[in-house]
Amino acid sequence: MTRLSVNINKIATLRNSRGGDNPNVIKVGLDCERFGAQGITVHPRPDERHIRYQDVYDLKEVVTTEFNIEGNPSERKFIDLVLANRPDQVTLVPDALLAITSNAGWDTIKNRSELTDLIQEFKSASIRVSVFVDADEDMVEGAKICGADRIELYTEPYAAGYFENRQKAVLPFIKAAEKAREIGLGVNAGHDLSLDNLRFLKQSIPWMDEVSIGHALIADALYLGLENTIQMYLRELEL
Ligand SMILES: CC(=O)[C@@H](O)[C@H](O)COP(=O)(O)O
Ligand SMILES: NCC(=O)COP(=O)(O)O
Repeated sequence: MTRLSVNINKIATLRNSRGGDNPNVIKVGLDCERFGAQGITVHPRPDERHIRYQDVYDLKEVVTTEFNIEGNPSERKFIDLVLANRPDQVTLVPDALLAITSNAGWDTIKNRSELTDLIQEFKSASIRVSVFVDADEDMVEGAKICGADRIELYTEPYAAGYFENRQKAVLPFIKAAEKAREIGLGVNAGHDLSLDNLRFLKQSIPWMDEVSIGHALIADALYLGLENTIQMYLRELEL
């Protein structure tokens, strides 16, 4: 079974644009769960332009499905936030400060020493650790050497190549996911997944543990409604 974790960053972006509390991030998170989401993902950034640190504390109190906190552990305040909240999973993402969104996976070979220490620290607190990587078998092996439990495949290149040649676009992802399975790593995937490209990814890598989806799902919900949209994404994950 591949779980659907809904990334609610975009709800926070909308709320922050007016400075009030509409839409309410906590209510939307709970509604996502009520509508069938099997997890909630948040990706706080140091400038708190989307999810705020306080949102993470508030969500931790109420989320009953899998809680996944993503982010760059380069700042101690992110590490402390995760340790204070003890989510089910932390996903380490090497996002640059000024980047609009995440745009690459880790070089798990160059950053081996730093990642190994961090992963150890999170695992000592019983938090599962997933490492965001490009679809590159060497990076997958590197994640294993660092002690990760899972990888999250950065699927933007798959999504970008999907309409031109989906077989070609998915091939490196199948190879990376096969490598992960062979060496005992769980497989998550995320970034730019949508109702267009999700089913084919699932058919190509049926052993995926989890997909985290935000941007397209929230955009679809504007037209289709949140409950209906979540149900539609869940159906794409059924083989
Ligand atoms: C790791 C990843 O690909 C997502 O977390 C992405 O960064 C979504 O975050 P935003 O919606 O804030 O861009
Ligand atoms: N880890 C990926 C994620 O949480 C959502 O990415 P996107 O669907 O907003 O591109």
